[in-house]
Amino acid sequence: MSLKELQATLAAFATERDWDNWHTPDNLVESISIEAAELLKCYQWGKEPDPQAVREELADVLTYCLQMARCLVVDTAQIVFDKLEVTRKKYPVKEAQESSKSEPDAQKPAV
Ligand SMILES: Nc1ccn([C@H]2C[C@H](O)[C@@H](COP(=O)(O)OP(=O)(O)OP(=O)(O)O)O2)c(=O)n1
Repeated sequence: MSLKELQATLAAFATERDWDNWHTPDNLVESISIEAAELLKCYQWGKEPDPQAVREELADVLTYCLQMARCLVVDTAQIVFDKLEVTRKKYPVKEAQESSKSEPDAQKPAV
């Protein structure tokens, strides 16, 4: 399923529940922040996160992000790609590699 198809599916889900009037930019950005806090809670006190809970909270964050992008009528893939171009210039490969040597190894749990 493409990003646009996923956004259309989410829009239909909201429309059939009469939620469209609630899906305003301010409500959606609040919801992104609330769900991000719920995702953070999975890791609270250094506990071992429940992988299913992490997947669900991450899905909630992404869902509200996709809904907000649609609400603002912006092309989701394009804005991410455009920002990546900005970030590429901000962090040239050689400099980023050098600074990364002084940072602790990133842990990448498989969830
Ligand atoms: N007006 C709404 C309400 C919910 N959702 C969708 C987006 C999220 O994917 C999911 C969030 O549902 P909940 O608000 O029930 O949040 P949780 O699943 O985190 O439940 P809880 O807060 O009880 O843990 O529902 C939505 O699109 N629009």
